[in-house]
Amino acid sequence: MSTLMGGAMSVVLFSASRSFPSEIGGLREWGGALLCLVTGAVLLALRNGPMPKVVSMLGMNATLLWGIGLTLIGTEKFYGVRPSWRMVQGCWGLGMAAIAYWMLAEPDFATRVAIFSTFVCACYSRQLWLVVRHGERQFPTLFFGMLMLVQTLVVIVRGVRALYDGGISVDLLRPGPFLSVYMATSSFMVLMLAVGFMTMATRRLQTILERRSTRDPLTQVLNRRGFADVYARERALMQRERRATTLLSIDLDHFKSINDRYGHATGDRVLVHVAGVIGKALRASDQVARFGGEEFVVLLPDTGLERAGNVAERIQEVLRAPRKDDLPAYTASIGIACQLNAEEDLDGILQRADGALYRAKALGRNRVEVAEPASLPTRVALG
Ligand SMILES: Nc1nc2c(ncn2[C@@H]2O[C@H](COP(=O)(O)OP(=O)(O)OP(=O)(O)O)[C@@H](O)[C@H]2O)c(=O)[nH]1
Repeated sequence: MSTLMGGAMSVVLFSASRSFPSEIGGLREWGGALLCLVTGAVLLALRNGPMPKVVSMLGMNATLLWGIGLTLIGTEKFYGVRPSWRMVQGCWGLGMAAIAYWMLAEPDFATRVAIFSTFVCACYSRQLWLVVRHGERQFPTLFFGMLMLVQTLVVIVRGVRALYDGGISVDLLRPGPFLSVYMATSSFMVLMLAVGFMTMATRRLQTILERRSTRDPLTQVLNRRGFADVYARERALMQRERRATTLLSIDLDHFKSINDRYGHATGDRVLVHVAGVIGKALRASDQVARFGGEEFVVLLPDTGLERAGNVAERIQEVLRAPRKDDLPAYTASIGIACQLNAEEDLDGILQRADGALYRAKALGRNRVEVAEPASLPTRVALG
């Protein structure tokens, strides 16, 4: 039953591979892997059926090994690692040739199990390594990593037992306690693998969608919505810790003429450049956002006017300095507003920062202006 559900999940993965964003790689391979694992299980079930046993057993080994190889390729693609197709194809070919030899020419079940287990162990342990190296600290990754660990241990035990007792205790065609446990975990594992693949993919999808809804696609800094979330968290901290927060409103000067003279594509590159310059002038806890057009807003938590002024000057210095790239020269005007009271909201502080910015524009551009404090009771001192 769980094998069949694993098969159904392969259809889900195939359709997800068509509809999910292309940043989520490996879904097709995972879907193919499940299909192969299910086919392998069906061939095992049909070993006493109409097909010659040797055909069904060779077919079962071929599809299971290929399916397990595909899980590895899928996981590599999922983590953006170059897929090791050649290695998997080569090992699969060699493994199948060896299994066929020890099945047809010199029948030796224990050796066949050892070969099978080595291939599976290599594929799953590599995936475990990928999860440890690249996996995010989230439940789906932990779940998938545990699956890989359990699978690796199960095949190691099976391979070692096969070599120890000549394969008697692990023969899939001979009923026994180990066989029951092995068959149960294997078919359950197909379903668990399907669940693992799907939860990893949907968690990645959630991260991408969250990122898309809170980031500006051109510069990759926060957009207005992302900034509002960050500001709300900062405002809560302000309320608790009574600390100052400062906002910079940054607007490029005569940006329209850059677009008109050099083209929209160059204008876009200028915007990306500005976002980089601003980002480099900030600490890790500071946040930058693009509010559309050529306007950027910076949140400087736990910062008074003095440091904010230094940050603004540093940004302007870098923008003014002669550059080695091919971008046109440009400058920016900056308005600064310091918030000392959590009762002021985002609209309030933005309005004051924008007011200072317009004054900087009116006074000739390429300068920094500071907004008057909000007309609300002051609770903390400037730092
Ligand atoms: N390349 C590019 N241009 C944009 C983008 N968004 C808005 N713009 C352009 O930004 C320009 C903004 O022009 P204005 O609002 O007149 O501002 P300005 O020319 O910088 O003048 P001042 O702000 O008064 O110094 C317009 O030409 C918009 O088309 C964008 O994503 N990419």
